[in-house]
Amino acid sequence: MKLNLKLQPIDTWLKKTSEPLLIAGPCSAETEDQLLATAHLIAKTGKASVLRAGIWKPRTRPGEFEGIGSIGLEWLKRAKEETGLPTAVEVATAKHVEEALAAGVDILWVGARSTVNPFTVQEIADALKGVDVPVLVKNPVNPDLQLWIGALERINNAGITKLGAIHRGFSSFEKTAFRNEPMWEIAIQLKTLCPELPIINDPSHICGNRELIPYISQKALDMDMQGLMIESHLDPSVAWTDAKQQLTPSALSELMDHLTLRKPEIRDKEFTDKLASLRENIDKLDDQIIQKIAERMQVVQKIGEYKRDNGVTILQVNRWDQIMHKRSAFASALKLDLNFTGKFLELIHSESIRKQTEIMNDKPVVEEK
Ligand SMILES: O=C(O)C(=O)C[C@]1(C(=O)O)C=C[C@@H](O)C=C1
Repeated sequence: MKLNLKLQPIDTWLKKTSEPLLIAGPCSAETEDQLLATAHLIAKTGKASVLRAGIWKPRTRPGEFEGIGSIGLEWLKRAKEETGLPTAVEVATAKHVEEALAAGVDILWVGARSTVNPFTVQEIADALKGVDVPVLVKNPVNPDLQLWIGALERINNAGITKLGAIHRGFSSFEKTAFRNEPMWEIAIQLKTLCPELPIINDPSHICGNRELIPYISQKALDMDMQGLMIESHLDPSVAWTDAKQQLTPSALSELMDHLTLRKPEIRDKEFTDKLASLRENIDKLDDQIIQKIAERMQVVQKIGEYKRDNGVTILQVNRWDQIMHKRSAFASALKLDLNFTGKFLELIHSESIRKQTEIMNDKPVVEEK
């Protein structure tokens, strides 16, 4: 399945002043002075192509700072006049769209908390009908590719062809090093379904702290993302929102200097020949892996039938524990990553269980994720 979106290439609607594309600015517009000073410092780096600022902020709990509101749009207008940087804001209602457009905002984005709600996305899409403005759609808070696609389709169906996605990571119950798990595979799936759709990475929201931003920014570029959206504040220590994840404009500039830009492909014959020969090896090895997995599943089938005929349970926890330990030690000796090996073995075990459940029930099982 391919995703059919009517799109205009990003370089026709977003002028890049520097590589890679950078959208930068404070998490929230707080005061006119804060916004203007930050905008000037960002413009001075010469590395940002767009100035972002949150005007309306969706907060988890009431009583937190919910954004400065419409007055901030005036400040943003002034920042644009003074720095020449086009501007971008998040919109979550039809009223936000109308006000942002009336104030001459150049790019709108739909936030993660809006993307989860088709009613909200449709309201935004309806407000955009007949308007020619670029729109970026953040991934939904939860790891649901269909919701992300649905939001992109709704905006696209409203006639918006200057369209892009923003990968800001996904909320997870497990506490990890990241504020929002990157789950790159979801962004990769979107890219696979629609290679023409630009995806901009948002390291600030993925990381939730300054320290990890360089790592995620570099990884995003290596995942062939089309740009970065990074929060920057003239003095993050006093920021009203997301203080821990904002960078000063000079730290942002330094970060950009240290990123390595790589190309998705090169046309050099020697390089392509060598790559093709290495890929031939991969093709052969992948076939062998699949062949071996199929053989293993045939044995699993036999064991399943044997256990069924003798009234023995599918799960054999001691045997499984033994397999995990032995295989992990073997894999580790071969320098394979333990985390990867564990996930791979668990995947195989759950397939064995699925297969044997089918055998015990004598019919296909209900598909579980
Ligand atoms: O050894 C068994 O009893 C099996 O059914 C095989 C197998 C496996 O895939 O290795 C599958 C399920 C059990 O929990 C343990 C091991």
